[in-house]
Amino acid sequence: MHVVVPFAATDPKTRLESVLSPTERSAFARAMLADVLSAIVEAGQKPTVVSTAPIDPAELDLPTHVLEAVSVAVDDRPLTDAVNARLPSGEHSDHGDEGPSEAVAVVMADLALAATDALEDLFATETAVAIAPGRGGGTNALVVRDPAFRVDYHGASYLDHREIAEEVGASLETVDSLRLGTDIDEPDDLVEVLVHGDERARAPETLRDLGFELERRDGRVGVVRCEPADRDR
Ligand SMILES: Nc1nc2c(ncn2[C@@H]2O[C@H](COP(=O)(O)OP(=O)(O)OP(=O)(O)O)[C@@H](O)[C@H]2O)c(=O)[nH]1
Ligand SMILES: C[C@H](OP(=O)(O)O)C(=O)O
Repeated sequence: MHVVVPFAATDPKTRLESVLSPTERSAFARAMLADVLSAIVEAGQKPTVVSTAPIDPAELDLPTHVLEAVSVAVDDRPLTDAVNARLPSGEHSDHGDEGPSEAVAVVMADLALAATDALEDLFATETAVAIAPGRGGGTNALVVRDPAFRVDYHGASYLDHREIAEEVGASLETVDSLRLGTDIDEPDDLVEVLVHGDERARAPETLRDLGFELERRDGRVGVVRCEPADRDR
């Protein structure tokens, strides 16, 4: 199976700009990418990062066996076009690019909780299309085995992808997973990283290093960011 990880390398995670500076957003986006790549490699796959600009995987601080399994393709087309160019090709294809004939998985780089067993379950599906939706209706991860299927990201893309699968007569399975269903887009999502993130993962470590910690208030839990002076006490 080909596994593609789209990555917006320049000015990523703009919806977090109220809580993270541009440099911090870049570091956090790369930390999530590193966690996603590690989980994919542990699931036995060799991911290709489809990045909007050149990135050096050696700078992601990956274990050697993960680094050796990762490749990068630079593609500055919009997300939907860059992904469609890599889906299985066939006689129904209406674009000029030649995709592979085998199954292709697309796993977003902002799935900070991505875990190997959840990815193995996704990769083991047998339907023509399998989707792990995100909260809010996005398409966090999917597997495409039907050359007639094409993606159309943004908005409630999960619903759009269900419709597209139906239009082309592709069987579809929805994979219900907290670990694949949690993409980190908005400040409120950061709590998920600190509550559910693996102790050894890069994304929670990056947030903790930036001073974020859990705060329980009014019977709920949120995140607060401590000033460096407070952290040293
Ligand atoms: N290759 C490629 N990847 C993209 C592009 N836009 C977003 N991505 C990636 O697709 C996934 C989902 O995108 P978003 O959640 O919108 O991430 P983002 O663009 O960094 O965040 P926002 O700026 O807040 O929209 C993430 O893995 C992004 O890195 C693009 O134009 N090309
Ligand atoms: C790319 C987009 O991601 P979101 O904006 O939902 O994170 C989608 O899943 O269609």
